[in-house]
Amino acid sequence: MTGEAQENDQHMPRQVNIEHAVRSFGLLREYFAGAIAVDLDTRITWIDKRYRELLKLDAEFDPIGLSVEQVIPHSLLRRVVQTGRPILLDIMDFDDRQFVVCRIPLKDEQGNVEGAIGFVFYDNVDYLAPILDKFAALQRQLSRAQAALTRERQTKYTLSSFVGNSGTVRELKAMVRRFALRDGAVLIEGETGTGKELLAHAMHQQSDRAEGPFVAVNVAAIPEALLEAEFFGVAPGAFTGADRKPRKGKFELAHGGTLFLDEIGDMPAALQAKLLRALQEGEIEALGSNTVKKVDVRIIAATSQNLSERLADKSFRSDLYYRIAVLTIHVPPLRERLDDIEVIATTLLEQIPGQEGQTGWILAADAVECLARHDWPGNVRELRNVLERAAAMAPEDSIDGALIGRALPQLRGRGSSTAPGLSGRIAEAERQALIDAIAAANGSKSAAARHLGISRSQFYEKAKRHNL
Ligand SMILES: Nc1ncnc2c1ncn2[C@@H]1O[C@H](COP(=O)(O)OP(=O)(O)OP(=O)(O)O)[C@@H](O)[C@H]1O
Repeated sequence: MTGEAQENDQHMPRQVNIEHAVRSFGLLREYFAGAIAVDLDTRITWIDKRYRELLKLDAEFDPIGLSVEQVIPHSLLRRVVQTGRPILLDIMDFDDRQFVVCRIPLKDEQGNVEGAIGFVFYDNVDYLAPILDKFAALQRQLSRAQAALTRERQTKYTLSSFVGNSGTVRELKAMVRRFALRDGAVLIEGETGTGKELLAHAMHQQSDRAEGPFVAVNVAAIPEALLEAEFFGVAPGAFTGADRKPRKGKFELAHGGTLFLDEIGDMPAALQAKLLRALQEGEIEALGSNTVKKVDVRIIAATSQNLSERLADKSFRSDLYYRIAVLTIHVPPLRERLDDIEVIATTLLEQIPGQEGQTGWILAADAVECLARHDWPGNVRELRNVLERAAAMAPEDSIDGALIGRALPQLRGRGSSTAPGLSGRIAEAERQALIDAIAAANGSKSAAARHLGISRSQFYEKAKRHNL
């Protein structure tokens, strides 16, 4: 027998089988809107006229012999052929429509799979309507949630959002650009409000991971007991009781992108060990799970504490430090780049809404001088707050030195005959207590919180409110 004859011979029974199968389904014809058959290689061997019309195929177009996915991209007939198992009811996307489909393997007498057949049911079948409606509603919900998540995870800032032209800032930006292209962990050091998070966003956005997610976690702001779940997630059935739902951790959410760990110095010792392991192995284990998952995440950590002191007193692990401080960036405090204060203030004022009909704020020269005399412990965040206060007090569109003087925290109330009311005094006392506790704890927020008898997250929230 020639090779060709042999091939035809092998082909014959298969073809006969498919036709036989289609004939056997003839009875069902009135219940379905189209059918298609494929061979063992998932190439189309037959398609009925109604399915062609449903797919809007041109009259001259011949799909026979093509891979099924070339004609129906979301077809799962390949899976049916590979597994030999049917998919009896499914909803398949085709362009912007959904088809209710049924897929069945075709087998020879010995039970060997030799192809598959797929049916599309009429979408006006009454009993399918509730399923289709539910599916469509869920799909709408899902796409809204996905769009919101993508918006949330996209980088909010680019390098140009970090305002400043001084030599220091130009060098800083050059360093961020260089580091962005390397994939190692980065540690950004700098006082609170200097723009560390903004730079982390910018670095992600400049890196090869820009298309991936940017996920930020503020270690100091999350209660200690919840940190592990927040980082590594919760496996299904890990807890009984209220919090039973499985949840992805920030590590997994950042897969393919960047995980920004703010205030890493506040990480409790037990979690430091787990984080180190995750970084070394490139895998994580969710709470209550006994399997590990591979993750591909770039870490950018930030700290406003002096981590070398924390290394010395052993409250921060040196092996973790060297793992995350592969590349380090120091962001200088605002008082060391006063050349930039005018351009930063002007940019921030552009973001503060003016009064009705006003085109923009004018920053007077004596206001800039006044700003340059302040030492800005809360850095750019504090500058923004002061400008917002000054703008709220401004009788017109100009902000002058006197207004800034009134808006600056330590000058507020000075020279005024009225003493602050009770709430002002309580706030002042609270601020002082926080300052004393931070000083006594050498900058460690966890220790300061313990000293004051409040939780770390409460402490963090208060410190932020007082611009500390
Ligand atoms: N150079 C800058 N130009 C413009 N805006 C800035 C600049 N630096 C900081 N900001 C703004 O100041 C605010 C504080 O910045 P950011 O949150 O990045 O600081 P941080 O160092 O991460 O603070 P923390 O340590 O308290 O988390 C943000 O609103 C940010 O947009």
